[in-house]
Amino acid sequence: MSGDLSPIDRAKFVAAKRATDFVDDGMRVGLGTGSTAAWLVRCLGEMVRDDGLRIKGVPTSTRTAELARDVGIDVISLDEAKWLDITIDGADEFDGDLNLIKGGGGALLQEKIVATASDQMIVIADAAKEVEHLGAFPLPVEVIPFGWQTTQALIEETLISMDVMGRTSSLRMNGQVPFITDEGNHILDLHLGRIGNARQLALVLNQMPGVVENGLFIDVCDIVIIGYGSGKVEVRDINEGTVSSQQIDFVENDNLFADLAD
Ligand SMILES: O=C[C@H](O)[C@H](O)[C@H](O)COP(=O)(O)O
Repeated sequence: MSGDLSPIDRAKFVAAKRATDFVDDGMRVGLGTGSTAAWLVRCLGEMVRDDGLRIKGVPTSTRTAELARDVGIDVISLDEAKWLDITIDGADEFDGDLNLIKGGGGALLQEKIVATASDQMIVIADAAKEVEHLGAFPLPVEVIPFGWQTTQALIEETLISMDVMGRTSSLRMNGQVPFITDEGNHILDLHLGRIGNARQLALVLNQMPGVVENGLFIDVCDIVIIGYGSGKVEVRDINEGTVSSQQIDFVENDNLFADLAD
């Protein structure tokens, strides 16, 4: 069964599987969104069912909430949890300082709120997500639908004076209609190429009227767990650098792969 998975899915799976080592009984856990975070939710679901793990999960999107309930995780809202022990989520890019671009799936707003309300944030990612400079992945910016074209023009004008290569942006679409986030907003994807000063750009974007949040996560992530198609998985800590490297056995986890195929 595991042999049916692509190398990229194997990499995502091993990162997610390793991240479950950081989840203890009784924890309130922020559950990220996206294909890598979905692996985590499935792995945690298996631990809830088979090992009696008791956790409360706070999902970062309606998609994740549905999946978490499906696999048997006790789902609560952030307001019920108030504060979280840990959040585990995917990312579109991460750099050497563990700063991130997120929001490829449009869930950046809830993801940032949840991650920021956590003692610890762990990113799980395949090795292709690592970059020297953030920005090759288009930077998602969540904007209010009212006057979005004016907001877009303001953003593009501001980018001219910033340390970025590209200055164009596009409205994210869902087929023929604009993509709508869980909060009822639109997403503008900024095609920047390379962001020089990500910290400054994140602040400037959030000061603009019409902008709700941007996909730059600066000083939010504590640990990145990097998965490889070979089954190798590496844990990188913001303070200590690479702290462990190990191999995850695909055969042992065949039941999870079988779930995926169902
Ligand atoms: O809005 C989506 C999230 O930020 C995802 O965590 C991010 O796009 C990574 O997704 P994936 O794990 O599918 O590459």
